[in-house]
Amino acid sequence: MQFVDQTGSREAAGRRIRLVDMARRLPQLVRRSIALAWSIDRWAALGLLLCQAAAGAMQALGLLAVSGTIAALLSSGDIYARLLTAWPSLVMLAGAAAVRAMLGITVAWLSSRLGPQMSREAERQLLRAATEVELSAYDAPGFNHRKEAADRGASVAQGLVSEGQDLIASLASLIASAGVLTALHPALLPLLALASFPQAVAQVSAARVRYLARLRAGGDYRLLSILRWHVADRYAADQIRACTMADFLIDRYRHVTERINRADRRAADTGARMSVVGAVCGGIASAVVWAALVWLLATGRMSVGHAGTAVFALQAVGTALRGLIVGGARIMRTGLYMDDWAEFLQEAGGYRLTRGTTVPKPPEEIAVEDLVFRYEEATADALRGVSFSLRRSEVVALVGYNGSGKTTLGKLLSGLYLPTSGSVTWDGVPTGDLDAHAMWSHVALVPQDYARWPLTARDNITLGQPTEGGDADIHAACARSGADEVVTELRSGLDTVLARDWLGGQELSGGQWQRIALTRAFYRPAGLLVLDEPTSALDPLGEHRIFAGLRELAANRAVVLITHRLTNVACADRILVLDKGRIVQHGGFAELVKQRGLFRDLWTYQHTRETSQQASNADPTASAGSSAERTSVSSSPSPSPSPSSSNEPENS
Ligand SMILES: Nc1ncnc2c1ncn2[C@@H]1O[C@H](COP(=O)(O)OP(=O)(O)OP(=O)(O)O)[C@@H](O)[C@H]1O
Repeated sequence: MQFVDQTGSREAAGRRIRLVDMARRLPQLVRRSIALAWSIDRWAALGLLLCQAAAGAMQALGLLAVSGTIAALLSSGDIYARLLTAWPSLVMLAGAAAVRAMLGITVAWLSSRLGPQMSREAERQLLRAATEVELSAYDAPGFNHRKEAADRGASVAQGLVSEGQDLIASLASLIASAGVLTALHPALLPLLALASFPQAVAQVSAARVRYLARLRAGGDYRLLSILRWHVADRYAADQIRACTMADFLIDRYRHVTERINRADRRAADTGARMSVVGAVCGGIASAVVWAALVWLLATGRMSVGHAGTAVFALQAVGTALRGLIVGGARIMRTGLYMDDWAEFLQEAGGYRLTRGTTVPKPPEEIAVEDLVFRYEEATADALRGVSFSLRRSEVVALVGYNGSGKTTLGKLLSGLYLPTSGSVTWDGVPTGDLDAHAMWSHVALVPQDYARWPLTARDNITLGQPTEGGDADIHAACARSGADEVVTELRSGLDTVLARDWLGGQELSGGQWQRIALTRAFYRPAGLLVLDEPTSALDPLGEHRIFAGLRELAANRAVVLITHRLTNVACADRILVLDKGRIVQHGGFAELVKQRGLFRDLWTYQHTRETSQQASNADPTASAGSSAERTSVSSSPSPSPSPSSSNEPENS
C-alpha cells in the first residue's frame, strides 16, 4: 500500500537547504512569524519583541557588571574595601539577572498564549482555502498530498512563535555579548565564530535530512491516518468484527509503520553522525579559542579582570551562537512546512476556483452539448459526446449499468465538475462562466453517500441556511420526505443532535438518515434537484411517498433522477439510458419498454425477477408477463412519452 506521492518540488526545496540559504531565509521567516503573530494579537507580538530586546540589553548589562565585579575584586587593597567597590556591580549583576528571568517568564507566557492561536488561525485559513478548490482537485493524488503537507504546516505554525523568539533572544544575546567580547579583544569574536561554523553546518544538514525524511514519508503518514480512521471509527466497527478483519488491518498498519520507522531511523542515524562530526570539529576549534585566550593572558595582552569577563562572554556568545544555529535550523524546517501551507493558500493546491462572475437565476433550461468528461489522471473518458437538454418542471431520469456515468453527469449538470470538452450551459451560459457559489445556491443534491452531519436535526435540514418561513418550511419538507415520522420520535425534536456520541444526541437508522438527506434537498429553494439513488435505503412505503410527490416537487424545478429501480423512473418525462459514458437510448417509459435495447433488457430482467419472486413467495396466481404497465401505473403517475422522445439515441 503506497500513495501516489508527488513530492518533487518540495523535495527539491528541501535539498536546497544550506547554511547560506538559511542565512538568507531566516530574516524572512522571522518576519513571517512576526506578521502572523501581529495579525492575531498585535499587543502580544509587540510585547514579545520588546521583551527580547530588553533581555538582550540585560545580557550586555550583566556582562559589564561581571567585568566591573572582577576588576574590583582583583584590584589591590583590603578585601572589605574591594567588596565595597564591587558592590554596585554586584547589585547590577543581580538586578540584570532578575530582570532577565522576569522577561523570560513574560516571553514564555506570551508565546504560550500566541502559539496555539497561530496554529488555529493557520488551520482556519487552510480550511477556507480547501473549500475554495474545484471538486476535481480531490480526484488528483497530488492535490491531496499538498493538502496534507499544508496541514502539517498549519499544525507546526505554533512553533514559529517560540522558535522565532528563541532566535531573536539568541540574536539579542549574541549582539550584546559579542559587543563586550570585541571590546575586550577584537580577535576573540572571529575566532569563536569560526569555531561555531562546523556545528552550524552539521545542524543545518541534520535539519535537511529530517525534513526530507518527513516529506518522503508524507504519503505513508496519510495512509496511517486513513487506516486509523477505518479501524477505529464506528462506521466500520461492525464489519471489522463480523468479517474478522482486525488482524489483517492492523497488520497493514504495522507494515506501513515499519516503513516509516525505517526511514525515521535512517534519518536519526544520519543526523546523529552529522552532529558528532560537527561536535568534534567544533570541540577542536573551541580548544583553539581557549588557547588564544590563555595566550593573550600569558603574554600580558589582556588583564586578569578582562580575561575573567572574556570567559563569561565567550560562554554567552557560544550559547547564543549555538542557540542561533539550532534555533535557525529548527525554524528553517518549520519554515519549509509553512511554505507548504503558504503555497497551498496561494494556489489552493493548483485547483483554486477560477470561474466566471455571472450570477445565475434558477435555470429555465440546462443544455448539454457534445459533452466529454475525463476524471483527473484517468485513462478513459467517463462521459463521451453526451447531448440533451433539461427544462424547468421536467423530470429526467438517468439509468444504466454501474459505472456508465450517471453520477458524473449529475455532477456536471450541477456545475460541480466542468466539462473536459463540449459544454453544459445554464440558460445559455457555460457553467464555467457562472459564479460557482451563486450557481450552487440553486442546486439541491442528494448524493449516494450523503453527509451525516453531527449537528441538530434542524441544522441537518437547513444546512445552516434557514429560509424566511422558519420551522414551518422545515416541517413541510419533512412531510414530503417522510422525515416527519423521524423528527416526531426525536428526544428534542428538531433540536436533537444527530450523533450519539454528543451530549443529548441520538442516532438514526440508515433509512431515517436518507429521509433527512431528502428533506435537505426538498427544503432548499433550488432550481435544479439531483437525486442520486434517493430511495436506496427506504422502505416501500417511504419510497412510494417520494415518487408520488416528485411531480409536485418538479413544478418549479428541473429534476434529475438517477436510479436502478426502473419501476421508479416511470414518473419521469424522459429517460436517458447511458452505457459506457454515452446516451444509447432516450424516450418515455412506455416507449422504452417496447423498444429493443438496453432499457428493455434491464427492465425485463428486473421485472421478471421481481414478479417471479412475488409469484413464488406470495401470490402463486400472479402472472410474470402482464404486469409491466400495471406496476408503472400503480407505483407512480402514468408515464407520458415526451414530445421530443425518439427511438434513436441522440448520440451514438
Ligand atoms: N473520482 C473518480 N476518479 C476517477 N474515475 C472515476 C471517479 N468517479 C467515477 N469514476 C469513473 O467514472 C466512470 C463513471 O462513474 P459514475 O460514478 O458516474 O458511474 P455511475 O453510472 O453513477 O455508477 P453507479 O451506478 O455505480 O453509481 C466509472 O468508470 C468510474 O470508474
